[in-house]
Amino acid sequence: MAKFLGIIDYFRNYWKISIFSIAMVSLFEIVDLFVPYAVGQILNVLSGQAVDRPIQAIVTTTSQITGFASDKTLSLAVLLMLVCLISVGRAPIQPWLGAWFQWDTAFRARREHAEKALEKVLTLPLEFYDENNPGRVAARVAKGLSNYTWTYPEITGQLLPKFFRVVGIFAVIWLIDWRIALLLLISFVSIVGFSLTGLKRLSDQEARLDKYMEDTDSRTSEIITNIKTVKAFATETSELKRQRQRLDREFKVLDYRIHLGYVKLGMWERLIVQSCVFLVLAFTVMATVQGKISLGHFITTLTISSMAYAEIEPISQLAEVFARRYASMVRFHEFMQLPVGTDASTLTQQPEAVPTYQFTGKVEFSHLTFGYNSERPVLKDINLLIEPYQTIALVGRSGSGKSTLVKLLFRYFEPNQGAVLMDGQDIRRLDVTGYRKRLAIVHQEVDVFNGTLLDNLIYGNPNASRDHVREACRIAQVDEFIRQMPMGYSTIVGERGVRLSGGQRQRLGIARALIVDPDVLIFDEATSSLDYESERSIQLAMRSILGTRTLVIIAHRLSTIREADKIVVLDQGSIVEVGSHEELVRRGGIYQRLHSLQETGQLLA
Ligand SMILES: Nc1ncnc2c1ncn2[C@@H]1O[C@H](COP(=O)(O)OP(=O)(O)OP(=O)(O)O)[C@@H](O)[C@H]1O
Repeated sequence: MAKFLGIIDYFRNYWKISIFSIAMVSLFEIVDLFVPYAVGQILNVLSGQAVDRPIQAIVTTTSQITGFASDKTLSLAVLLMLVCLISVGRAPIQPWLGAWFQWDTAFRARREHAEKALEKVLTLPLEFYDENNPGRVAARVAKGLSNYTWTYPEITGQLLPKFFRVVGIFAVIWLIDWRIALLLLISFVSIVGFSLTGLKRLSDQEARLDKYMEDTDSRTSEIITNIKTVKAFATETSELKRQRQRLDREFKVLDYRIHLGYVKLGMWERLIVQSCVFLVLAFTVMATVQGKISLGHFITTLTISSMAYAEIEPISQLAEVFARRYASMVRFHEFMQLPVGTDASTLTQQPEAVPTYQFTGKVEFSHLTFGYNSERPVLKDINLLIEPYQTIALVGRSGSGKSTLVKLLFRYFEPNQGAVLMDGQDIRRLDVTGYRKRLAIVHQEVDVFNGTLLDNLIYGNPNASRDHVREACRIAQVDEFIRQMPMGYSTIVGERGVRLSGGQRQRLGIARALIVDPDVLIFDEATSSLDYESERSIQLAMRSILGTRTLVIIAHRLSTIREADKIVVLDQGSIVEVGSHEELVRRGGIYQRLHSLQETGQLLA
């Protein structure tokens, strides 16, 4: 029930218009029942039987107003006028009530929730993306949104009004003969109960199918993202085989459980409906023969009860479609309920409310302990002071915790113990958006967005002046390859920067970080894709920024960090050595061993 309410909550902002449109469409569906009723009355007039009292009252009033005699002709004229008014008069209004409001609401809700889903994507903590790949997340959001959009008009414009129409039919028959109405009611309750039980079972299978489909989509998306690796390792056949197994698994659930289930459900529903139609026919004939109901009522009862049974099929089809989509709507709802990260306020606050900080760049890690899983600390009691404008290098074996330290500096994660201080203030007390705007990082893999080179360069600072951009490009040696590009700064780089080489992407990343003019600049293996010559020339150029801001450099190639003021060696999450290059080489510890290995290619004991 909570899940169902969660789904309804999607349309919370539109409840007034929803109730209005459902009520109006239902009213029209009920008013429509007057036509078979009037036909029955016409038959009574033609066969010389009396018409019902309300109709007779209308005929008498018409006679008084117009002066025509209250006879057979006037009765027929009045009945025909009423039929015309209801069937022709409502024709131009119905599409507006039946279609416009339903789709308008569905599209408005889609716009609202597509935006909210994007907000969610932007504010979920990084851990979420460690466990869920882009294909899985995108598929869940897209499927959920489209299912809500298609389902709403079907439920509010068709399923509910049809349900109310059946209630109206029941009321009309009750007025004619309560026993027939009771028979109708019992048959309806049994059919609906039977269908709902079947649909519940099938909806569980749908949820299973959705999960399987997400797994398949997620792997397909991974294959596309990693297509170069797939081709390089010639694993196309094994990827295809694995996906084929997944598709087979999906097919079995889809065909043998779900589809077969719906067919069986439909078979039983039809059998029950036809038996009920027959019973109502038999009852009505008996009632007419016994003189309990008139010939007109006999026709009316048969016509509208068959109308009621005729509604069963579309109602069950709509319920079936709803059941098919229910699971993905629930999954979308669950996605929207996921807890957001600490930086969620970024989207809710007004740009002018974001404080503008200016730091000297004094960074302190104080008794910092952290683990992705709190039982297994990745960083243990880290104490490190980085003075303003200092350049410090973090080195250590792979997995020693260097990148994690930087993630904590960016406040992607909260420490389990201790704190990160910027200019003496705990960063948890600072506004996370304003704080992050004063940092910049260049990763080993530089993310590039589809667009021009310039768009990518000014991504973090769209208001940067031309001169500022040029200067950053000069330092990062981007200007060198921009000159060779056909359209210069306006060259389109392609999705994920596929039209750039690895080294060019890294240089772009360095320039992009410099354009932000940060107080603390972090290089996470930022020159690893560069050839020795490019790396060396960037190092020379970068000398111009040494001492202008705090620099944190994570490097495996120790040759790149000799000039750092301080080299910090991490091992298994702890700081084991701190000093300048010469000091650490002299000390003969881990750094000395790593250094010798790189210089001579030999591992010291
Ligand atoms: N998102 C994560 N979830 C769980 N564990 C993680 C996550 N990221 C890193 N780790 C683990 O934390 C430890 C430190 O990883 P980290 O990336 O900080 O090391 P590193 O020194 O930067 O390594 P490298 O030099 O190879 O980049 C490793 O054992 C790693 O497996």
